[in-house]
Formats: sequence, structure tokens, C-alpha cells
Amino acid sequence: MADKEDPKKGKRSKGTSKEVCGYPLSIFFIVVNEFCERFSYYGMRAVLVLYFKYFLRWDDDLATSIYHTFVALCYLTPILGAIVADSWLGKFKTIIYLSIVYAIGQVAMAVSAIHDITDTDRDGTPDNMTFHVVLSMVGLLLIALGTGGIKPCVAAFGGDQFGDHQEKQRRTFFSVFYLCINGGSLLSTIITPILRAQNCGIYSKQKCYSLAFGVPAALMMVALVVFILGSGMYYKAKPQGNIMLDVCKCIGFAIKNRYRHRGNQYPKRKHWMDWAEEKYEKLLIAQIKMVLKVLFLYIPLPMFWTLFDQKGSRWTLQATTMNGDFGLLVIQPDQMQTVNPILILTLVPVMDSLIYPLIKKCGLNFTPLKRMTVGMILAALAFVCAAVVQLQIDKTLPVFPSASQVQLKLLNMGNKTVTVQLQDNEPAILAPAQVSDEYFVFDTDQITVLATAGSTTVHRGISFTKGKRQKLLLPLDLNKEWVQIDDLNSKPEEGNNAIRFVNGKNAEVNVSSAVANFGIIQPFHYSNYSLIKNGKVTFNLQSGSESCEYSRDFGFGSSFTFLIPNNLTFGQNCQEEITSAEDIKPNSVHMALQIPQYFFITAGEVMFSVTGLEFSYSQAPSNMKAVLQAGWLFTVAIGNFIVLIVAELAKLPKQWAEYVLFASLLVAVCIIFSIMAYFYTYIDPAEIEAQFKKVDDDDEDDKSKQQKAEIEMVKRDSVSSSEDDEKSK
Ligand SMILES: N[C@@H](Cc1ccc(O)cc1)C(=O)NCC(=O)O
Repeated sequence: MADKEDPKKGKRSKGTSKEVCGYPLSIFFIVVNEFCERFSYYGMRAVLVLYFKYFLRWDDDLATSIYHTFVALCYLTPILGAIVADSWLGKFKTIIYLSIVYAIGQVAMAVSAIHDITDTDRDGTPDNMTFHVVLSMVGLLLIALGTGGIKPCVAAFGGDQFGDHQEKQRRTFFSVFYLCINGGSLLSTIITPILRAQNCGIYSKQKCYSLAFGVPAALMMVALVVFILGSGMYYKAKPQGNIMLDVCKCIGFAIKNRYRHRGNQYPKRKHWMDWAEEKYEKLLIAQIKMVLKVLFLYIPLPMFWTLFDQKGSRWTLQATTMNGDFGLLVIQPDQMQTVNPILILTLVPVMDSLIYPLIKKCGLNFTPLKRMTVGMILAALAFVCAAVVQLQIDKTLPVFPSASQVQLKLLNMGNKTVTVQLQDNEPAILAPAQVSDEYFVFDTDQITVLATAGSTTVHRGISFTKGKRQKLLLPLDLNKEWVQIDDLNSKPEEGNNAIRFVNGKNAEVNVSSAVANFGIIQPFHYSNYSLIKNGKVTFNLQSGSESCEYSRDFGFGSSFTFLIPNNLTFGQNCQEEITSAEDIKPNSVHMALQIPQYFFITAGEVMFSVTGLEFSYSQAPSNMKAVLQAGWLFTVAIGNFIVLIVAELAKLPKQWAEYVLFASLLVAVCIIFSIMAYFYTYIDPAEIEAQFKKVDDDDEDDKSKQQKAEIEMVKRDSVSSSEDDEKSK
């Protein structure tokens, strides 16, 4: 396919693409491609950790580190894609080839999640886990190569479709491009978790990860087909040889040459890159200067991503300690993240059509670098909001025992009132089937207990484990064994509720529900904890031929111990008879309080990221557009590494303090960035390149004129000498 280049200097045609409202039609295919690709990427990512945990059966730590390694890899591979595109294959072919790699990776993931492939004993679990692990790791590597590789090319390829006179349209294109990213990711993060929750399988039905990965794989194929369909309309800039190698060699030569001529006797040059002039073209040197100027400006940028990418980790963890009941809708902690793309979809049009024009009308020159600075400040503000919310949450969180403390609750399983004196505390009076309201706190692990029920008094010294919350179950007959059980020492994860039953009856009781099965509980024993989601749950209690029901509404993040009393009558329902001990209170701070922090971080993202994407394109020389896009994405990868380093080094005991630390770091970096931005002069790479080309052309013209003159002279000389010869003859 031939590249279409306008012979008129500086202006470029848009291939054979028709224009619609001043926009090349070809960009329609590019934005649809981006929509499908981001659907594919975010849809797969949304269920990845759960796939590691529940399908591959990895523990939390392994699942989390492989997940973050994968994400980091996705932002490191853009460099590879950009080099291949700018110096070898061109953006068009690079996008096609890497999209194929990407789609193969997605298919590999979908196949790796089919449990039936290795489920030889048909019990619903894979029998050859190595097969599934290897295939999914190969799949993820291919996806990281594909998604990262095409990422800088697609944005730059879209920018290429606009002529130099269409700067305004190109800016709008980058906004629409960002909208498509978020439209695709919003839809997929809603849809793939629903697909995952379905049951599917040939021999046995299991959670349908293969469908949750299969749909993103299909969308990636659609993305590829759509991109190919636009093929005849694209403007395809030619790759210009191994430009990266030339750049490295040129920089290396400039440094060496500068070092060789370091004495005072050598006149200074305007820029250190000018020391390459002896060997390299002025055009290449000018292009390298443009790139270095922008890359230098990128140095502080990773700090923005450090804060931004904590939405998915710290903020989701924060949401697990909050109440997600929105009345008609109950939001799970990880679903709060969808607030980001939803806000993007509203904020980008508002900014583009209202805020920016309004600022312009006020006579303010809101340059791209100023927008990015404001974006950083907004992100810092978001973290201040997160810190304030955290302080509210901390007030409601239970105080768990320190390493040297013991916390103890008493539970009376008998049918008489018991008076219990723990160490020197005031005596606690427990009616039958009653649990003490609060935990008693001790700084020792040896506690003396004096218990009296009726005429029986028992005095015991009991050892407890320091650093733990425990319950002491007082039996029907105080002279019998006193059971000690461990309570939870932390909030249940992901906003779940941890529930267990203690059987105070003389007979076995079977406790079951639609969401959890507690099994048969022996007399005066207890069940394990079961994690259940928020909402109403009805428990069925059965002992012999008798049964009854007990219903309870659960919020988020609570822990309860339910006591089946000794004298339970098993009427129609046991609603009034079951005793409950609220060991950990449900989350009371509402998730809606996270909306301001999401608003600020997303407004910051629109100002910083959408602008930065366009800035990286507009300030890059024509042959290094994709390379600068990759440089931009590289700042995201560095930002992610900083999260790990700062969190590890700072190790602040309070989460709110960590949020404030990150906000302060970003403000400090923002000040440095604004100083750097102040000294940055915007350039028009096409204009600069055209000037150099003109100088070269003029040189060429001069050279060819000179050559022609010389040839003429030689001709004339030879003619005159032959005339002389003739004459002399
Ligand atoms: N706003 C993000 C996309 C996003 C979507 C859903 C989430 O849960 C988190 C983030 C964005 O636009 N990122 C840029 C990109 O190229 O992906």
C-alpha cells in the first residue's frame, strides 16, 4: 500500500479518506478499534486476580504480585512497539501484527480457563494445573506484548491522519479517543465479572472464566477486523530506517566529541547536541533536541501515576471498610472503580465544550503544560480527600489487641445466670445465653477467672494467647471444660461478613443457608467462620426431626457469633431465641464519601492525561511520534514502581498519613514541573523540519547549480580545446 504524501511542503493529505465535518473518515476506524481493544484489555484485567486465586488456586500474595508484574509489563512493551513502528514496519503494519499476537494471547487465556480440558476425573477441578498455569502465562506475555506494543502506535497513528492545518480537530480526536478508552473499559468491567459468575462446563459446571476471557478475545478480533477495514483510507507515514539506532549513535557522538573538545580554546556551542554537527545532519540533531526537551519534561510525571494507580489498590481496600448500600443499588468495593470511567465520560465533554472555552473567553492562555500542572494539583487534592475519609473510617474501626494484649469476651452457654470476675475487674453478670457486650482488655496472658452460677463457684487460672481476640465459652456445668475460641483479629476482607454459630444445646445442630453451610455442630461446640455478602440471609437450624429458621440482615465487614441457646424450642422460627454477639461492627462510613476523591482524581486525569497524550504527539518530530508516546507510557510504568518503593520505605502505621505523604510528594513534584514548564517553549516540529529540509534543498540546489556550472565549464573547456586542436591541425 503506497503512502500518500502531499507534494506541497508542510501539508499532508489524509490518504483517500473522505472528510466528515472536517474530520478524516479514517479516524472512525481507529476510535472503534481503540474501543474494542480497551474493552478486551480491561475486561480481561477485571477478572484476572480472581482467576489466579480461585481457578489456579494461588494465594493472595502470588496472585497480586503476578497481576502487578503483568500490568507493569504492559507499560514497558510500548517502547518495543514504538521502535518497531518508527524504524521498521511503520505504525500500520505494527498494529496489525501485534494485534494478531494480542488476540492469540486472549484466546490462550480463554482456553487456559476451560477446566474440562484436564479434568479427567470429572470432579470440576483441573487435574493438570501445570497446563493451565503455563498456557495462561504464555497468554499474558502475548497480551502484554500486544497491548503495550500497539498502544503508542494507535494514538500516534490517529494523530497522523490529520493535516498540519487540522490542529483543533486533532485535539478533539485525542479527547474522543480517551472517551472510547473509557467507554470500552466501563462496559467490559461491568460485563466480564457477570460472565465470570455464570456456571459453565461440559462435565461439570464451574465459574465461567473461559467466557469472561473469551468475550475479550472476540472483541480483540473485532478490533483487528475494524482496523483492517479502514486500511484503504489511512495516511501511512513511512518508517524512516532504524531511527532509534541513529539517535543513540548521534547522542553518543555528541557526548564524545564534546568531551574531546573540552578545553577553553574550543569555542562553545549553543547546545551540547550541536557537537554532533561534524558527523550528523542538522535535521536529525534538531529532531533529537525536540525529543530530549520533551523527555526532560517527563521526569517528574511518574509521580502523578503513582497516585493515580492507587485507585485500583489502596482505594479499593479503603472501600472494603465502607458501607456500599446505595438503597436501590448495592456497590461492591471493587465496583467503585467504575466511577472513574463514568466520570471521564461526563468530564471530557464538559471540559472540552465548556470549561476550556470559558477559560479562553476570560482571556487566559491555558496551555497544555498549565493544564497538566492543574491536573497534578487535583490529584494531590484527591489524596487529601482520601486521607479525610480514612480518618472518618479509623474512628469507626475496632481496636484490635496489640502484640502484648489479650482481648476477651465471655459467653454463657448455660441456662443459669453466671457472675464472672476476671482479674480485678468489676464482676460481669451474664444471663443465660448472653454474651458480654465489649471485649475485656488485659496486658497479661494469665488471667484468673472466678465464676458463680447458682451454688457452684469455680476459680481457675487460664492462659490466653497475647495479641489475640478470644471468647471464653462458659458451659452448662461450670465444673466442666471451659472452651476458648479465637475471634477474628482483622476486618473480614472485601466487605464480607464473617459468621459463625456456637451450639449451646445438648444435641447436634445442623446449620445451613443458601449462601453458606455451617454443617453439623456438636453440643457445646462451634462452627468455623463463613464469609457471606451483605443482604438478608435465612439460616435453617435442624436438630433431629426439629427445625426452625433464623433471618438476619447483614451490612459490610461485620463479624457475628450466633449462640444457639440451651433451651431452644425449635418453634416455627427461632428469631427471638438466637443470641447474637456483634464482634466486629459493620462498616458505617458510606462509600459515597469516596466520590469527591474519585471526582478530583478523574478531573486531574482529564487535565493531565488527555492533554499529555496530545502534547506528546504535537511536540514530537514526525519520525519519532510513536517513540514519544511510548516515553509517555513509560512514565506510567515508573509511577507503578514508585508506589511499591514509597509504600515499602515509608511504612507509615496510619493509612491517612500515607495518603498525605503521597499528596505532599505530588505537590513538591508539581512545583518542580511548573518551573520546568515555565521555561519550555512550544514548537511546531513540522515547521522546524520544513526549515531544515528547505536549507538542505537550497544546499542541494546550490550544489547542483555548481555541479552544472562545473560540467558546463568542463564541456566548454573540452569544446574549446578540441576547437584549438582543430585549429592547430
Ligand atoms: N481512566 C482510565 C481507564 C480506566 C477504566 C476503568 C478502570 O477501572 C480504571 C481505569 C484510562 O483512560 N486509562 C488510559 C488507557 O489508555 O487505558
